[in-house]
Amino acid sequence: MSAILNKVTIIGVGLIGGSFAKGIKQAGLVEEVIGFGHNDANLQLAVELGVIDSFTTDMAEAVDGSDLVFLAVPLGAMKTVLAEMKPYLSSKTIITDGGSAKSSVILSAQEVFGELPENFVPGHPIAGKEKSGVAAADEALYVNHRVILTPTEKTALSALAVVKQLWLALGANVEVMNAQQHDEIFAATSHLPHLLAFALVDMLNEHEELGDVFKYTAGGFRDFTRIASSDAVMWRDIVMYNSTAIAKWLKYYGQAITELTELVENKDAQALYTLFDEAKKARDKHIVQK
Ligand SMILES: NC(=O)C1=CN([C@@H]2O[C@H](COP(=O)(O)OP(=O)(O)OC[C@H]3O[C@@H](n4cnc5c(N)ncnc54)[C@H](O)[C@@H]3O)[C@@H](O)[C@H]2O)C=CC1
Ligand SMILES: O=C(O)C(=O)Cc1ccc(O)cc1
Repeated sequence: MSAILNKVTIIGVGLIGGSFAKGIKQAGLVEEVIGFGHNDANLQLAVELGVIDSFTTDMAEAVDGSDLVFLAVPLGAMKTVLAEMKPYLSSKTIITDGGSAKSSVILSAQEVFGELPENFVPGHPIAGKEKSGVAAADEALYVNHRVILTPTEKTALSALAVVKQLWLALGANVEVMNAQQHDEIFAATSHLPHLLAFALVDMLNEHEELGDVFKYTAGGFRDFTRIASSDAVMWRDIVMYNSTAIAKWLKYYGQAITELTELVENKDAQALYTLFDEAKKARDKHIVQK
């Protein structure tokens, strides 16, 4: 594929930014990928792993002449980096991101720039893993995964088209929706299960009477709790920036647990069977085995 962009800047060269960078570099979509961060050793490793071509800790150098800036920092750092780059950004530079919640990033952009930039294309790849950091970056991370773009009413169609083209070239399936709908859906399908996994591991860990309980876990526990090994900063920030929707779905889940507890205490075999069977049928129908 021939290059469609000259310079792409990655702000936050970890799993998500690193995988995006490596993918677009290997696909030949860009002449030069520069990484920005605060940790020289991490950025040097990114160069050695072929994730980026070069790095800088100077924001002016990072965004100067850049065609596209990809923000891949924890949600709590999005506003800071937007404010840091603002003085050096050209109005032509496309700004996009990979944050797990979208309304908060849009609000940050609005606050930093005064009005939403035309070249701002908020996004979220629905692909990742419990490992963070550039060492886990993988150019194939996004293949056959969905990427949700949540353009604002100000987003230019031309900017949306460029961002879409990059994700498609990385093998992703791109879908467009509004940010509020995005945040509601992913509170239910992603944020809630991560919190449940953290809570389960934490609860068992604190019940000392169970002794060395993790020694006695089987595959089911492993499957259910893999995501409890995810990064604490990232997940703290997701909760901080999508708390309303997450709290709502946690409460629904709490009600479901209360109802289930009653069925268990009452040994209601018929109701338990129906609940398990309906869940199994729904999962078997909708979740394709990999
Ligand atoms: N890990 C996952 O599975 C997924 C994560 N996301 C989102 O992608 C974003 C990045 O997540 P990961 O790549 O997993 O995290 P990561 O921890 O692997 O990478 C984040 C990078 O940002 C850097 N960073 C933090 N604050 C910074 C600042 N103020 N300025 C410059 N660099 C800074 C860190 O040093 C690190 O290199 C988050 O917003 C997360 O919600 C989205 C989809 C999946
Ligand atoms: O590890 C997993 O299976 C995930 O679900 C990764 C993930 C984490 C956060 C996102 O916003 C999207 C994907």
